[in-house]
This record gives sequence, structure tokens and C-alpha cells, in this order.
Amino acid sequence: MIIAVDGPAASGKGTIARALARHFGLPHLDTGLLYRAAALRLLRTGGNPASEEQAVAACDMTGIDFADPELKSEAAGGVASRISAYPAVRAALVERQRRFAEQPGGAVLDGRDIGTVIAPNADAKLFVTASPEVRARRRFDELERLGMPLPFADVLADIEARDARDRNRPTAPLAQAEDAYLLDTSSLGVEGAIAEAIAAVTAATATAAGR
Ligand SMILES: Nc1ncnc2c1ncn2[C@@H]1O[C@H](COP(=O)(O)OP(=O)(O)OP(=O)(O)O)[C@@H](O)[C@H]1O
Ligand SMILES: Nc1ccn([C@@H]2O[C@H](COP(=O)(O)O)[C@@H](O)[C@H]2O)c(=O)n1
Repeated sequence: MIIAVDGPAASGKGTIARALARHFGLPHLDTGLLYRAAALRLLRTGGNPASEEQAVAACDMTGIDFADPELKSEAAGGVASRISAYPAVRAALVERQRRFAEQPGGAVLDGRDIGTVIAPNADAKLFVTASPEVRARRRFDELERLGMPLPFADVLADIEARDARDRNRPTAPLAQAEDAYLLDTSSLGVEGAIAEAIAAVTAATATAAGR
């Protein structure tokens, strides 16, 4: 079973994807980490995010520590959102994601284009969202917990800028797949959001099995 979870920044899609993976006993890939890893490599090597060629070179994932807390920084997220608009960057990372999705037994992947580009034939698709203010509050709290605090106004402005870039890029923009279940977590806590996600995936797979 392949489960695709998409949505904008800090909507809670990673939290939901991890919970779905635990519940259904599937491996999970946070695809945003791939773009963040490329961005961090570019930043650390003094590369220029305005250069598509340099951004593609940074997509070599050899030796990347996916547990590096710097991957979660706003700096890495901001550059990731810029370089993810380059078609050649997306092309460099697509095969790794498709291989993960198509492994025997299935997988859960979360990102921006999983249900539309990476795994359009996924068995269940969720589009997780929340208002920009709610998402900014969650990110603000998360950055404080991680010891990387920023003013709330800066976090909200960053969320809005990232939404605009992710939704408006010509290649693989952030969009709800036609057959995705819309899960608005604005007024849901973590447990409520996870319960609704499990119910939606169970319903989607039961419907597919009955066809
Ligand atoms: N329903 C919820 N209610 C309150 N807090 C939540 C909820 N879902 C997630 N969070 C918290 O919000 C923060 C962002 O969640 P998460 O990392 O799951 O979002 P995301 O969409 O995967 O973010 P991104 O893709 O931008 O990294 C985390 O600190 C998480 O614990
Ligand atoms: N499938 C994806 C996943 C991520 N991106 C871009 O990476 C940025 C960081 O992602 P997070 O999920 O960790 O916030 C994000 O803003 C996207 O621009 C993507 O394009 N496709």
C-alpha cells in the first residue's frame, strides 16, 4: 500500500505521515528532507542558490546525516523552497523517491507533489492543510523547542513566502490531487488529526478493495 501525504509547510503532514507509517506498519520518507539536505550542502559549501547548476550538484546525497538538526532550520527550509523550483533539482531527486514508494509492501511519503507526481497511483492520498497563522504558530513553537527561535512575524512571513513559491512554480507545484482527501488541521490537535487521517486512509483502501 502506498500512502501519499501532501500539504504546505508546518501543516502537520510529517506528524500524520509518521503516525500512518506506525499504524499500517510501513516505512516512511519525509521528502522535504531531501530538498533541505541539498539546500544545507549548498549553504555549507558557499554555493549560490541562484545557480541551478550548483543546486543540482548539491543534490548528491552521499554522506548526508538526515538527523542533523540544522536541516530543520529556517535557513535550510528557505533555500530548499527556492532550489526546489528548479526542474533539474526535482529531476535529480525524483528517482530516489519513486524507488522508495515502489518498494515491496509499500510506503508512506510526505511532501508537496507525492500524490500528483511521485506516486500518482497511490492507494490513499491526503492533502493536509491549516491556516497560515496556525502553521506559523506551530513552526514558531517548534523553532523555540529546537533552540533556533525567531520572531513570530518573521516565521509567518516565511510561511507565506514559501506557500507562494511552492504553489506557483511551474514544475510540480504544491496542489491537492483530485482524488486526495482534504484534512484541515487548523482546529485539530495532533491526536484528532491522526485519527481522521487513519479513518480516511482506511476508507480509501476499503473503497479501492471493493471496486
Ligand atoms: N494537529 C496539530 N496540532 C498542533 N500541533 C501540531 C499538529 N500537527 C503538527 N503539529 C506540530 O507542528 C509542527 C510542524 O508539524 P510537522 O513537522 O508535522 O509539519 P510538516 O507539515 O511536516 O512541516 P514541514 O513539511 O514544513 O517540515 C511540529 O512541531 C508538530 O509537533
Ligand atoms: N516533495 C517535496 C518536498 C519538499 N519540497 C520543497 O522543500 C521545502 C522544504 O520542505 P519541508 O516539507 O521540509 O518544509 C518546501 O518548502 C518545498 O519547497 C518540494 O518542493 N517537494
